[in-house]
Amino acid sequence: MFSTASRSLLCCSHAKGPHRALASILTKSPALDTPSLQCRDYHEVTGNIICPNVVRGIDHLRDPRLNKGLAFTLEERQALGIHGLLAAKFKTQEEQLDICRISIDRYEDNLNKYLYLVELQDRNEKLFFRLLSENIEKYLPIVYTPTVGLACQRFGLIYRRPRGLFITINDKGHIFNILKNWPEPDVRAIVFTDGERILGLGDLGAYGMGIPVGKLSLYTALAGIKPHQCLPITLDVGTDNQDLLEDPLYIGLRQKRVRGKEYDEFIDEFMEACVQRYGQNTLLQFEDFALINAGRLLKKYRHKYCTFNDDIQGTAAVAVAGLMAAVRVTKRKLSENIYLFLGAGSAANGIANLTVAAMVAEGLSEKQARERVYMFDVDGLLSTRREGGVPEHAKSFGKDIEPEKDFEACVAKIKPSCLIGCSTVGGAFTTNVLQQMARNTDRPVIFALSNPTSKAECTAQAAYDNTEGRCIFASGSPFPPVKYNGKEFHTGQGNNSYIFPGVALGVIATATHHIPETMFLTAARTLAHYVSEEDLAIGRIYPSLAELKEVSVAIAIEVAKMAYDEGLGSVYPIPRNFSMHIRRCQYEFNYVVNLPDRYTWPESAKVDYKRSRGHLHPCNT
Ligand SMILES: NC(=O)C1=CN([C@@H]2O[C@H](COP(=O)(O)OP(=O)(O)OC[C@H]3O[C@@H](n4cnc5c(N)ncnc54)[C@H](OP(=O)(O)O)[C@@H]3O)[C@@H](O)[C@H]2O)C=CC1
Ligand SMILES: CC(=O)C(=O)O
Ligand SMILES: [Mg+2]
Repeated sequence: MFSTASRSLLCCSHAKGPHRALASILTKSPALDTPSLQCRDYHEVTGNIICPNVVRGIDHLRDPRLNKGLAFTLEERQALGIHGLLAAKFKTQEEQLDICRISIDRYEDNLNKYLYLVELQDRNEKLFFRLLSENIEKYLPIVYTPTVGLACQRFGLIYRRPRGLFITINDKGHIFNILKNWPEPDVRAIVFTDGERILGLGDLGAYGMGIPVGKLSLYTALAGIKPHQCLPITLDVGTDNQDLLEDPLYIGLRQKRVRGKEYDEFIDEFMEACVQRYGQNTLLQFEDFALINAGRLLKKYRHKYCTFNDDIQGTAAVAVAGLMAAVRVTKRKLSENIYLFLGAGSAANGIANLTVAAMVAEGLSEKQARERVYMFDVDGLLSTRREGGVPEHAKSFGKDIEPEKDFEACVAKIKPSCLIGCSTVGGAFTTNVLQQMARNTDRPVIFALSNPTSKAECTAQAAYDNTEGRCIFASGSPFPPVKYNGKEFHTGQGNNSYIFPGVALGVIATATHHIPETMFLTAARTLAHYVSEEDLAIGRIYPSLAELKEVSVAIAIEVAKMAYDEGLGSVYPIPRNFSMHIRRCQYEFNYVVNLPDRYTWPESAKVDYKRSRGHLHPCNT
């Protein structure tokens, strides 16, 4: 991913100590006291620790952060010493984007499209992120759910080049040193998993790396967080997935998961090492941890670190935003609904708790709000009377009612108006369940949030077909448009990707030191406000995916304001204009001019250079 030059060298004007001297020798120029304007701009815009003064010509083609392919101008090609290493043609970034789109369309198989995009990211980072950010509806299902799930399952086969860090349990005691091997010094956000609950696919061990990589792609593509500020990490403590332990292609530790004290000490050391290496405000996002760890680790660290659990809190915010938008259709306040969750794990508890907070904000007491929420897990309805009682993690949603193990019967008995699936059980919302929802209420809300598509509790089409087209539907993975009664509906994607990029941008831009639960309610309200009447008219309780970038910035601005209202932000002076401040922190998706600052263009070549601009150069005519 990084060239040798980019790994080891700083620009002469930014290097310190021996690096500065070395950089200065390499550029054959005296060390400068102040960075030149161009260098400073270059660092600001690209976020690179390297600058064109010190890298070798070929590195501009090999380093994905510098490479522009045929978009290097004649001036750049000559100045950087890459003239002749490229074909004569000059291309604009727009022309390159067209080629990317054509190339991807040539693949029928989504995994091949995924591989093309991985390769593009490894080759030309700006092109990759611009392509993704300008074609979200088309490529989100490739770099993210559902295709990323398949990529994780085949990770041993498709693994080519390192992206992110693998830290294993054997590294315990040395985690800080491993972090030092990461070549970027300015990391602001780390997304990490231990691979035990990858989407709804279960324990994929080290194959889970596709998830933090995919999530961080969205940090940049959707929220414009600079790629060099993002670090994906897999914590490899083994796997209990027997198939993987026997898979000759498996690339992780071939041992059962380490649990208990040793695991906890490992996570403790990891959290400490991250802030030691990158600073106290480093955002640490837990992703796809199993139920036994997710909630308790969040509780343990939420007030000590700048951290959140995306599956609990990000998911909660997106689901509550959907419920808020649905109020405009159902005309039922949040506090007038009865909620039934299939699944009582991380996502279900996160959503349920935030829904309770939203109902309390509408005027219910917490007790009254909790009474409206029911959960059903692998052992049936969460009844205090059932054998084994209610699991600790969902205690507050247990009810003193008759136990029930039949989900269909439960839907008939409890008569929920909102049915929310976070169970990892594909097809669990059967025809009978859906038809019962249509009998329960005029406009039933049905969320099939489990990912990837194969794990969704029902399809969008099934939800419409079995509720006479009266349901309000959302799913974690995308579904194609639904046709019902001669009308076409475009249902929304209730996925935490509407939330985490914006929250992360707001948190990073203000160097917030920890993230309170109320920030997710704020994010939910901001998202719900973005839903237009046009969205609702076509069956969507979320803005279109094409608006995700705008939504992320809006969430970031609200998060930033809240950070200062609550005394959590630590960027001073306090930005006067949050919108401007947020936008200033964002990545530049367009190419920037890439010339050494002491390069003097020979007089004789100036005419050629002028001709090479625009389309005047002979090669472009
Ligand atoms: N749309 C989105 O943005 C998001 C979607 N998700 C998806 O939600 C799903 C669940 O994630 P998460 O909550 O973190 O996972 P957890 O493992 O924490 O929870 C899963 C829950 O489902 C229950 N369950 C499993 N099988 C059944 C069954 N046959 N009948 C009833 N309940 C069952 C489990 O019960 P028990 O514990 O008793 O086994 C557990 O309560 C995943 O598919 C994930 O991809 C997650 C986060 C975000
Ligand atoms: C979307 C997500 O975070 C999940 O399915 O786990
Ligand atoms: Mg997740």
